[in-house]
Amino acid sequence: MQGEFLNPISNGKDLNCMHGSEWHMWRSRFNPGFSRTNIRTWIPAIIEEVDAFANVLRGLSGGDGQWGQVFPFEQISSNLAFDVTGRVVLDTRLNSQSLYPSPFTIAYREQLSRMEITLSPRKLLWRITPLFKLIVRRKRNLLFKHLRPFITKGINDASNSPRTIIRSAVEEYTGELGVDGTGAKTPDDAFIEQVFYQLMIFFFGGDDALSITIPRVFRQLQLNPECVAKLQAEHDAVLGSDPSLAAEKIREAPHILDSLQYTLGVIKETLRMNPATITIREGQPTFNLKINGEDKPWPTDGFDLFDSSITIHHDPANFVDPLKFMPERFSALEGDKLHPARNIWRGFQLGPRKCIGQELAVVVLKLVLVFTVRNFDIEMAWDKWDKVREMQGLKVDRRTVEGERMYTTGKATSHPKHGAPMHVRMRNSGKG
Ligand code: HEM
Repeated sequence: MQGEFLNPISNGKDLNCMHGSEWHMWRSRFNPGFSRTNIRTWIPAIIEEVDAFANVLRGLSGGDGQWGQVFPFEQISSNLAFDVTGRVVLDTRLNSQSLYPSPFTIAYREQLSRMEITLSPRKLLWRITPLFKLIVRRKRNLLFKHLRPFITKGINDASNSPRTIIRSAVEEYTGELGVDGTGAKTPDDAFIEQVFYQLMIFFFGGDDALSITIPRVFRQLQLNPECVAKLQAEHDAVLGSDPSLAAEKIREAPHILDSLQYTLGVIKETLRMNPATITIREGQPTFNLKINGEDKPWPTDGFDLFDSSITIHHDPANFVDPLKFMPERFSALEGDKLHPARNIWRGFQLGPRKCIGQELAVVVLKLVLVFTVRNFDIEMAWDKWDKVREMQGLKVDRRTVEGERMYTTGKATSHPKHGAPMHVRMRNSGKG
């Protein structure tokens, strides 16, 4: 089902869909590019993109400390995620956060609209038509045309600039490449195509999970204002009390981000309460399950195993007061009742198939918090949203789940309801 869902962007031939030795080979090629050391070299570029994000927020605030208009926070988060991926993977600015997004951003977003898991008979019938398949294939080929020059450039790039994800993957592969008469490395077409599919899953993984998580962080902060004060205190202590100097300080010493332990706790606690993705693994003849306290083994062969991180994260046997937002859990020392047991937090999953983009995601989320919590108030704005929908003649849906309007919904992955309608005001300018 995963391959079918991802087909419009990666033809089902990406890391997420691969298994066994094929997966292992590609994962090993890309791991170095996503390593902490390599991602650190990209921090100045990521800062530029997060700065653009903060400018978008400034533009959407009401000015003079007033609340601005309501807007779907997920959309601006997705634009940021896409631009960050563009920098780290392609070393280019995709300008998705600007008025004039790159043609690649536009084509990719259009193709995304063809991806959804549905039970609608009308849509299912449309999808098996030759016309739908032709449209999907043509658009995927168009996306390939956009990315191909970046891939071939990455293959022959010998500059001293930070290593893109493409370049580091190629360095792993270089030994196998032929060399043409001019001494340039000759990229193999099959290799280029396969790299393209992997890049597409990186764009998808980054865009999807980050755009889900960023609004959730701000929702948790709205519900827990004491955590905002603690975040601000940590940023003042580590980065200095003038927020406008933070970017320069981080550029000069990117490892300073490692000192933001409470900020990391806020990110991990948000992912504990609202994991962004799910994990399903194919059962194996050699893998049996044992239930605690029982001797009998349960075979898994022929079954799909659902490793439900949300269930694990919400179990009081694993996390004290699981429904309480407590970032302190992640700095509690061993022996403290808040200290989580080893391997019990699965925000990015565990083991060899854990998220390849974890280091990148954490850097982005930390920078988003550094650039916002001392400068803006960010809150849900459902009343304004309902009015806007009424004025547009659209249905107003006030349903809640466990008292929360921003519940999880989505056509395949877990998105916040209505894209998380929020509004923003500037801090420190005389709040209205
Ligand atoms: C808050 C941000 C993110 C979260 C919470 C997240 C979470 C996860 C999780 C839980 C998995 C494992 C899924 C499974 O068990 O099947 C995963 C896999 C993956 N993620 Fe992320 N992710 C995030 C950001 C990113 C970014 C920024 C990228 C790339 C730019 C990325 C690329 C991938 C890929 C390619 C896989 C599949 C890895 C494999 O199967 O080898 N993710 N992610």
